[in-house]
Amino acid sequence: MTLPVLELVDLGKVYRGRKGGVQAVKDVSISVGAGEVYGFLGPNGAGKSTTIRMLLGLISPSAGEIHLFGEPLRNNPAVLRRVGSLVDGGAFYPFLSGRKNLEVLARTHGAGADRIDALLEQVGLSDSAKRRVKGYSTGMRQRLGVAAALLGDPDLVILDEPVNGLDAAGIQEMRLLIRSLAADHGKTVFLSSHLLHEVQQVCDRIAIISRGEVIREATIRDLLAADEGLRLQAAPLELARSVIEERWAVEPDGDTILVRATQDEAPEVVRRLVGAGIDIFGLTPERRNLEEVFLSITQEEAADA
Ligand SMILES: Nc1ncnc2c1ncn2[C@@H]1O[C@H](COP(=O)(O)OP(=O)(O)OP(=O)(O)O)[C@@H](O)[C@H]1O
Repeated sequence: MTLPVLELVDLGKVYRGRKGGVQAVKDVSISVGAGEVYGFLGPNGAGKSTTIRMLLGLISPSAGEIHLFGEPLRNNPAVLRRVGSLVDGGAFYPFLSGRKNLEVLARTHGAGADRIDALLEQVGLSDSAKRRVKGYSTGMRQRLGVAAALLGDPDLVILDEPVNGLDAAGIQEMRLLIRSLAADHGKTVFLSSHLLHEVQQVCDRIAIISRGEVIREATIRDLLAADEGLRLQAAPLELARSVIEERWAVEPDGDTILVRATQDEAPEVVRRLVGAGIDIFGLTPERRNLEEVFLSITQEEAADA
């Protein structure tokens, strides 16, 4: 088995202040494999930025371990050479062109000067490379930020809220760019977001973080599949319900029932109902999107608290 590119083990952070401590991150353990696009998903204040700052070595953890490419980050900043990041949308000189900004960064970092044209092409900014960043849209700035993150040809790209503040077209461009980083350039991508819809479309796997703790980790596929169901309209409904309940969980909802069965099981649902003399008026697959799943998870959490 290949080593994970990124591994967090029982990671924790307490911010100490005059009035005591704030536990911003607690017992976070996740591992990200090579070539994955991994989403770190949670509402505002959940601890996403704190985690990202720790794994970029900007602040130190209060507990736990960070391993990058199988090596501990602690006392080993050299391992960060293989990491590129976009945090806070990237900071650029507004009166310099996109190209000049990348040249300045390449000089500061001592890497990437020879790759600037290719990077501008990769992020779709070749035509605007000579324009001042001042006139760039938010989406263009974010994409320039991604180009900057790629200057050192990193194996792991960390993007903090990469689609924040973008319009629909900008989101679409960023989504394609992120997917292509993994698919065409072999990068591993770790991104944070509070925009569930975006994460659903761009990530292979996600961790949902709430109040500093990971409350669920799953592939997008599994997460959605777990919440699949079949919406049934039948008569008599009560009889249908008791027949279904012999085999599957049900959620009655007005004059329909949500059967917690997969689409593959639909024929069997039908057979059982027809066998019991029940009339079926409709049976449609229903899939909650990640947003609803996420809301139900965070609401369950809040209710438990
Ligand atoms: N420097 C700091 N000092 C004290 N508390 C902090 C500091 N930075 C963050 N926090 C607190 O830690 C918790 C997690 O914040 P963090 O910024 O990591 O969350 P987030 O998920 O990135 O949210 P957002 O999307 O709003 O930035 C919050 O309660 C926040 O108020």
